[in-house]
Amino acid sequence: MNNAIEGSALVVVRGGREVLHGLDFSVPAGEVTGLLGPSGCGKSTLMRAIVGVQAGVTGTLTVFGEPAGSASLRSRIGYVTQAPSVYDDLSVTENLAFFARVLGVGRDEVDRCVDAVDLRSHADQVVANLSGGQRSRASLAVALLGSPDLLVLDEPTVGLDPVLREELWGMFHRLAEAGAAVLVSSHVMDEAERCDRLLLMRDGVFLADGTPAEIKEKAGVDDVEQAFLAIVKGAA
Ligand SMILES: Nc1ncnc2c1ncn2[C@@H]1O[C@H](COP(=O)(O)OP(=O)(O)OP(=O)(O)O)[C@@H](O)[C@H]1O
Repeated sequence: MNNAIEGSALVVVRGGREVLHGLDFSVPAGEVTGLLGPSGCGKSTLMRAIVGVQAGVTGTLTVFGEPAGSASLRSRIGYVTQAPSVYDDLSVTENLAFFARVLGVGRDEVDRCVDAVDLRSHADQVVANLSGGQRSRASLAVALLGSPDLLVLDEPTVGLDPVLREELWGMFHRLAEAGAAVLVSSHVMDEAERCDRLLLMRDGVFLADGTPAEIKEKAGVDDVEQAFLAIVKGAA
């Protein structure tokens, strides 16, 4: 399998405390990988390490064979944090045009990304006047500029209605089918079934790694939330 991300013995210390405890894992290209686990387990910290903005990282972490954070990776990674990362006083189109210039991608990308997140009817509205979900989608559109090879999306569907969530998951799969590696975090286990592969995390370690079907079968249950609970109990 063609891995986009490989980590081994990955440790992260934040504020003097070890929050990721020696992770060994990989994230393949061409699939949607779900990073699932309860609030505070370390999902955002791992994503920050992958995109190269986290201090206190030891062990090995490579993205497309380069050390995470390498300058050569910048244009290949789209990253969406939990906080919207667009300017409130610019319209959706103006935000995208600005980031397109920063990234050096063509103006035609602006229209493509506005359409990809279904914000065409709000394209000329300033971001301050958008709903929370629309603002999240504007941030997502920025991450899609230039069709990155790796998308790292930190809880991208929080606060979105079911129809939009469905549409966004459809888009994640289309991007993966086109060859991108898509890493999506969530603390909501009902998103698990939408992923090709799962990394289940708790307290800075991985409890399980595999397809939703494999994880359920191994735990002997028929939903991922039950599997998570069974694995936690088994490990206790
Ligand atoms: N700036 C910081 N300094 C010290 N510790 C931090 C810092 N940010 C987060 N932590 C700690 O690191 C651990 C992992 O946090 P992280 O944000 O990665 O979790 P998460 O799984 O993404 O949670 P959520 O789903 O709530 O976003 C938590 O115990 C948190 O308290």
